[in-house]
Amino acid sequence: MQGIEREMKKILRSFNQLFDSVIELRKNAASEKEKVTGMSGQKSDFLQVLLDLHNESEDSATSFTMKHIKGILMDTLVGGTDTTSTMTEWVMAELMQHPEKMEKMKKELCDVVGLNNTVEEFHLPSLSYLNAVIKESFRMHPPLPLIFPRCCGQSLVLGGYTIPKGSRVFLNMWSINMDPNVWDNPSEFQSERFLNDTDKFDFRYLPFGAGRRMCPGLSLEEKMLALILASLLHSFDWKLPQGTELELSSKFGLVVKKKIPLRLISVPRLTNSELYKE
Ligand code: HEM
Repeated sequence: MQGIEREMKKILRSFNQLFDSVIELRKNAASEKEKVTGMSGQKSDFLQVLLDLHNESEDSATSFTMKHIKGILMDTLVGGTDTTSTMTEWVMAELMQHPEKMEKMKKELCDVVGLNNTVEEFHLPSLSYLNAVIKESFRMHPPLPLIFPRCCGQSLVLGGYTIPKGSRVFLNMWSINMDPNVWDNPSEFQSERFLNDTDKFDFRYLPFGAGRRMCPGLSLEEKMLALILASLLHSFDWKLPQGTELELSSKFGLVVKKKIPLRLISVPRLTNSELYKE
C-alpha cells in the first residue's frame, strides 16, 4: 500500500544477487583449488560448510537447498551486523562517559597485551574488566529489549495474571534490567558488578534471549565484540570533537540505537607505528 512491499522485494533481489555472486566465487575458487591440489571438501569457513552440506544432501530425502543456504546467510547478516555495531557504539559511549573506567580498561589492555602489540583472539580470556564492561553495557542498553515474542502454548496463571493459550507474550528485558528489586542501583553504570561473575545461567540477564530460539550468534558475538572493542581501545586514545557533548539517549526500533550517533576522534596509542599498517 505504501510501497513497502515493493521496496522489500527490491532489497531482497539485491541481497539474492549478492549471495549468488559470493557463492559462485566460492565454488569457482574451490574447483580451482581442487584442480591444483587434488583435494576437495576443505571446511575452511562457514560458507564452505554450508556448501558441503548441500552437496552431501543432494541424494538424500531431506535436501539442503541453495534457498536454505541463502536464508541462513541472510539471517546471519541481518542478525549480526546492526546489533554488533550498535553495541560497539554503546560501550564506547559509556566508557567516554566514565573516564575512570576507560583508564582501568586501558591499564588492563596494557598489562595483558602490551603497547608494542596489537590485540589477538588469545588475549580475550584474560580481559576480565573488558568482559564486565561489555556485560554492564548489555544490561543498560540491550539492543533487542523485547527479545522476540513468544506464543503461549497453554493457558496458565503467572504472578496472578491469567495468560490465555495462544496469547502473544513480550518479555520486557529492559524493565527487568532497570528494576531496583532485581539490580542494585540499576540506573548506574557499575561494570564492577559483573567482575566476579560466574558462567551460571542468570534469568535476570538475557540480552541474547533464552530457550530453543535464543540467539545462535552468541558465542561468535562474544568474541567479535570483545575483539573489536579491545582493538579500538588498545590501539587508540579517544576524544570528543571540540565543542561537542556526549549524550546517551536512545531511539526505539527493531534494534535500540543511540539517538545521536557517537562521533569521536582517534589518536594512535601504540609505540610502534608499523603496527597500524596492514
Ligand atoms: C550484540 C549482538 C547480538 C544481540 C544483542 C542479539 C540478540 C538476539 C536476541 C535477543 C534474539 C532473540 C532470542 C530469543 O527470542 O530468545 C536473537 C536472535 C537471533 N540472532 Fe542474535 N544477537 C546478536 C548478534 C547476532 C549475531 C552475530 C548473529 C549471527 C551471526 C545473530 C543471529 C541471530 C539469529 C539468526 C536469530 C534468530 C534465531 C531464531 O529465531 O531461532 N545474532 N538475537
